[in-house]
Amino acid sequence: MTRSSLTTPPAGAAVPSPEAGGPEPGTTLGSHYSRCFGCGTEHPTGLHLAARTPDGATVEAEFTVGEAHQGAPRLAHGGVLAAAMDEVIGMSVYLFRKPYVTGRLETDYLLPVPVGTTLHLRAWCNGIVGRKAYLEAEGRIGAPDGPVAVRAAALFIEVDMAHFAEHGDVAAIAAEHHDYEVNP
Ligand SMILES: CCCCCCCCCCCCCC(=O)SCCNC(=O)CCNC(=O)[C@H](O)C(C)(C)COP(=O)(O)OP(=O)(O)OC[C@H]1O[C@@H](n2cnc3c(N)ncnc32)[C@H](O)[C@@H]1OP(=O)(O)O
Repeated sequence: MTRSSLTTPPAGAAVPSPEAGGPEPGTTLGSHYSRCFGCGTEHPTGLHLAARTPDGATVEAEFTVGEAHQGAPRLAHGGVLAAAMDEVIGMSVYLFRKPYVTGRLETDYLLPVPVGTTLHLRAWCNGIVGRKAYLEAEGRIGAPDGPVAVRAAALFIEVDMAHFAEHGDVAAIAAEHHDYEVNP
């Protein structure tokens, strides 16, 4: 992954242990909001990521590129692929039961991704220092061990619930079903 210093964890950055109160290995992670472009089941043209954590520390999901996701004819739009990376990374930091938002997202596009391709996504955390979480993701074509089409590195910043209340509609999120609480 080509990345800047801004998304590279400093020496000694610790990765929280899966035993620190997150979901159990094997848990399916529900959508955080039904109209989310990344994971919302009610979004008509969204990515519809249905994620799970195999080990309590990483997140896996699949995304099948559809007609609504094109840039060049029959090829996925790069911004849509970045959105898939953002979402699966967002879900992986969600494992730590604190709200985070994307501060910076860096993306490498290695292969074109045709419409109809299923991308196998995986995201994980490389370390957390204070409010900063350093995360990474990859998207592989056709199978979990298929060729890597997209890689991303990200810096997510921990926020409090006031962030969503002040700038968005926290009640709309809170009103929906969650498989586990963000801030128990
Ligand atoms: C009810 C349920 C709710 C839960 C919902 C879950 C939603 C899941 C959604 C999943 C969907 C997918 C996810 C999405 O799509 S999230 C949506 C996309 N992201 C956003 O909308 C975020 C917009 N930005 C902000 O709100 C603020 O800028 C934030 C909150 C990020 C920071 O402003 P704040 O005033 O709070 O903090 P600070 O400015 O003192 O910065 C703190 C530290 O961070 C460093 N820094 C900051 N930015 C950058 C940067 N770009 N590069 C490098 N470094 C950066 C900064 O230098 C400082 O470092 P240091 O000086 O301490 O060393």
